[in-house]
Amino acid sequence: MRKLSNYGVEIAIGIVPVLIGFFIYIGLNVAPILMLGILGFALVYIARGKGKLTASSSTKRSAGNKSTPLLFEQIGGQERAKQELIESLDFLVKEEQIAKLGIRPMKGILLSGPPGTGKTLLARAAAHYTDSIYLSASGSEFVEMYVGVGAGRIRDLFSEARTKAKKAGKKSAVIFIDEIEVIGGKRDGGQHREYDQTLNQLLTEMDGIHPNESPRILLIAATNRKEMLDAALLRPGRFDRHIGVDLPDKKGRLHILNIHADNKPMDESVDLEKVAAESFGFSGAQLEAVMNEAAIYAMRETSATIMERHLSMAIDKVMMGEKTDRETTKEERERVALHELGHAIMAELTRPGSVSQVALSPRGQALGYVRHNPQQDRYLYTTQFLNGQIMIALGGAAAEEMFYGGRSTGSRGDFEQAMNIVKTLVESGLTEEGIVDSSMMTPEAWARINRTILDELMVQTKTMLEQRRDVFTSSLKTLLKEEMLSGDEFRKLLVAA
Ligand SMILES: Nc1ncnc2c1ncn2[C@@H]1O[C@H](COP(=O)(O)OP(=O)(O)OP(=O)(O)O)[C@@H](O)[C@H]1O
Ligand SMILES: [Zn+2]
Repeated sequence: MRKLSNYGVEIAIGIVPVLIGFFIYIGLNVAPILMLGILGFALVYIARGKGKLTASSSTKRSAGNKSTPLLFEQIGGQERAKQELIESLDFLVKEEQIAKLGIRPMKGILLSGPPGTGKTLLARAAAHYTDSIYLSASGSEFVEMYVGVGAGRIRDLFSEARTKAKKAGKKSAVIFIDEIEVIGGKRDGGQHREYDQTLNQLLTEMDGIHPNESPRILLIAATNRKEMLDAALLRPGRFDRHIGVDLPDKKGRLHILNIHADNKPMDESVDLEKVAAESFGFSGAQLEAVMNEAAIYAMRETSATIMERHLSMAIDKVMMGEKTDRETTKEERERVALHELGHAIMAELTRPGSVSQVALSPRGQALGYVRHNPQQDRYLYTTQFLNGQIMIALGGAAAEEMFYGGRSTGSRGDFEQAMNIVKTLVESGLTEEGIVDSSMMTPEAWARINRTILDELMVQTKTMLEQRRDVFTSSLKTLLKEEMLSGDEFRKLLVAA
């Protein structure tokens, strides 16, 4: 372990496995007695029915390093989100002015954005910035089999915040609720009664927050499914500040990489800017994982410093999963090779120069993959670009149809990806239907629109691939033998055919 930490690898000792081991041991030795005990306990539990439970049910609070103070400077990128959050918090501090102007005080801040983008970090920094105590919980902790328990836990959470802040002599408390959509999802006519009670309790607590009470409560919630939230939560006077927390752009990624490189022996030759360019689309959590994996690769090679190749292996691993040595048959390998070549050819045809590698080695869930050169960060997508992306995704299945007359389960992820792009097209009003309210669309309507668009692009994809049959034949041989084609090698074969 000391060796690991020299490389800056973070080590956590799992209390859970230790406990499990302990219980298995006990269970085997005193199983009969234990069974009786559990039975008795269960009877008492059932007899008490709903109502407040004891210590075991109290909401778990994050502990350990999660509760150490965190500064906004320690969060990479997210400049706009940080600024908006600080503005809101400053607002909180200027009590007098707010009272004078008769401004309705703010109660809740909603952070929304993809997983791992630093929403929790922002909430912790907010607590530190306002010199508040910090309590955190996750929406899923409030979901219980017994009616009323979730609501009780919400009540406990708020009263715990008040008592803890008083005890610590703080003027305010930040309550952070992650995955708020679990309790705050849209209410759909009595189906989820238990969730309803929990949500109602949360709304009641929010309505009970007063600007001049002491300690002051500030509620921060996070979600990556904002569209799922019940309107009651988003109403003025509830979560009325919405801050979007997006995936970091290149500058943000570099900042995050630098933060996580701080405690690691980086080789002088390493250019983190290049890593930032190659990790397009990565979240902060994934970038943190890249740095950690790179350190592990360095240790495996007993290298004193983390080198560029360790980082590039780490990017591959985080992007596509660990290399596996799954047994594959010759037929399977050939099929996968043709499938990947289908993707690669379409990629080169729609975005020349974009393929950086075609590989035939099992990795994570995939048996092969095409690696693309880093793209520029983009914020605007044209219809043409998105159609191209769909055709690249369809290229795998199209190739299988060409050579085998049918598809395989290997294209599942591809279709999912293609349908996600269709969704973007529809929501941006880029389809023939023009501007439609996609939130009102029935599953049947989605299926129809997916079929129309994908069928049409599939035909185009197949036509384009048919014209390059020769490329398949010439590349297949090398790919099966070498298991790898570099982007340049592949382009040579493409031009030659
Ligand atoms: N902007 C960032 N700067 C530095 N590190 C980051 C950043 N974003 C994420 N991380 C790293 O990823 C980890 C997870 O981030 P965090 O828990 O804040 O994400 P989240 O948005 O709350 O995710 P989720 O929605 O999954 O709860 C952090 O502990 C940190 O190591
Ligand atoms: Zn595929």
